[in-house]
Amino acid sequence: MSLQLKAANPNPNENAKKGQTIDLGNGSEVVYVQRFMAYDEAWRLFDYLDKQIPWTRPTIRVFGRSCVQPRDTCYIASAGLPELAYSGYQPHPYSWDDFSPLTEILKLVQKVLPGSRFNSLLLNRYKGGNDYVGWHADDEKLYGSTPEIASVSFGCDREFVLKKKPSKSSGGEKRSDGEPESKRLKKSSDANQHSFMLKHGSLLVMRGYTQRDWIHSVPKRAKAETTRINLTFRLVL
Ligand SMILES: O=C(O)CCC(=O)C(=O)O
Ligand SMILES: [Fe+2]
Repeated sequence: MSLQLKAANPNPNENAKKGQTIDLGNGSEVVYVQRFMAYDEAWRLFDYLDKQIPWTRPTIRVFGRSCVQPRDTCYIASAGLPELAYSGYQPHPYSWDDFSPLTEILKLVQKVLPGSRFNSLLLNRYKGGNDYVGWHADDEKLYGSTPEIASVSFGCDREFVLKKKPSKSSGGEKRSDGEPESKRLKKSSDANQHSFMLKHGSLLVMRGYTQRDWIHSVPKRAKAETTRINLTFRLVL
């Protein structure tokens, strides 16, 4: 965890409910609300999602190779939106109307983020620690240049890692003359990587230029034995 994060609010209880904002710099920002949803309510929703969502595990293409996506997925979108495609896969868009609890969750997200709008939802189910999502940015054109993505997590706690993309201009990090290399590396890794343990019932929001300048992943974790379900709300323009 970064120093900024610890310093954001001296009262951890207040942080858990109201959320903490992490300024990633250059117009990128992340907000984490650990207790976004009541614990029991979140378990009720987990059971619903686990049983009622038409999960699939599609074949996708990564670096020209076909492979089975290492997690289950489902896509919900409002009618009439341009179709989403990623890794050579075009998910069938299900309707919000058939899954009313999803609309309830969306309403709660919009209550916490007044002024934000979302019209599509990508669901992921990780059936244990071998399931994961590799490094990527959600920078598809249909989301525009500064997408806001609201991510709600249920079930098993999993680590979510954000890593700065290497800067295009000067072949990497800025020089810091006169400092020992060990210190320099430490400093750059603190600022260029942030990790969050995404808790059951939590909300994580990525906004600004986060998708342009950063990549994120949920790595494999041998110790994560149980299922995690994650919902990412997005706005297709
Ligand atoms: O499961 C998560 O927390 C992240 C999922 C994700 O990055 C995505 O669906 O694009
Ligand atoms: Fe993502």
